[in-house]
Amino acid sequence: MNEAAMTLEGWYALHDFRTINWPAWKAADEEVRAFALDELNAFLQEWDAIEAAKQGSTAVYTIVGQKADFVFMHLRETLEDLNAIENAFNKTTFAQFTTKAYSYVSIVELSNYLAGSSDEDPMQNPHVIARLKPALPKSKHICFYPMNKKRDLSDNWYMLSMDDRKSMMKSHGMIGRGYAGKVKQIITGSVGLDDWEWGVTLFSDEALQFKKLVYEMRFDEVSARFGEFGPFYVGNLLDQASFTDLMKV
Ligand code: VOV
Repeated sequence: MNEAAMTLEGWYALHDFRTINWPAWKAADEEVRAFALDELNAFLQEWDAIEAAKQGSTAVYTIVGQKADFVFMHLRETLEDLNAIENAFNKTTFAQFTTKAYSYVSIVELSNYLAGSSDEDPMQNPHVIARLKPALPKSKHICFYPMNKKRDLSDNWYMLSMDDRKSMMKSHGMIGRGYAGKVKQIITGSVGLDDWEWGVTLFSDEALQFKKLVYEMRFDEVSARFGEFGPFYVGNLLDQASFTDLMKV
């Protein structure tokens, strides 16, 4: 019997990781660099305006370590919107000084594991809509990683009964609740969209809380038995001023 959890979907998500070509940037004429930064700032302003109009949301962070130098995380209504943003950005002079490091395509997802029984249409509930189409937090730090739930013969998440999955997700949710006010999670589903099953994006003003939360969850059955994890990306908030500062040669 098909016991797929019911999912609700909101905005599509694109995590666009880039590396800065520092030798090319430093070798460029000052006017070219100034023009490129103006273009970047124009995009940042445009994305702010889209967020203010509640038509999407964008978060911009540096990435610490060598996997990338920064990430644009965009949430938009359609895949076409996301495609248009990346193509418009790729055509800028600023983008000529970056290389693509990694990307992830997914969609904001909520499941019904912990939902109570009610006849209400969740898509009419403003709290649900606010979670499906969120303004991304502008916390000091971001942590992103993709993950799967195991499909091994002995440990296959997709062959468990709904009741078993519900009880494990309850325990997962309880651990998460212990981080209320410290870590905000945005879970994006990516089955059929990208190489892993979910993108996990965490936001916090204290980077250490990422370690505390992820470590604690490792002892919880749903992560301990079924979690498979991709690469972790962690970084610091960027705005127009700090991005301009970062690009100073
Ligand atoms: C800030 C902490 C936090 C909190 C409060 C929280 C709560 C919840 C709830 C209540 C629910 C279920 C209902 C829904 O909302 O969909 C989920 C769902 C999910 N989670 Fe979660 N999660 C957190 C945090 C959190 C983390 C850190 C991870 C990564 C796991 C780890 O080991 O590294 C994670 C993963 C997920 C996933 C992949 C799903 C979807 C699973 C599926 O099979 O569908 N999550 N999560």
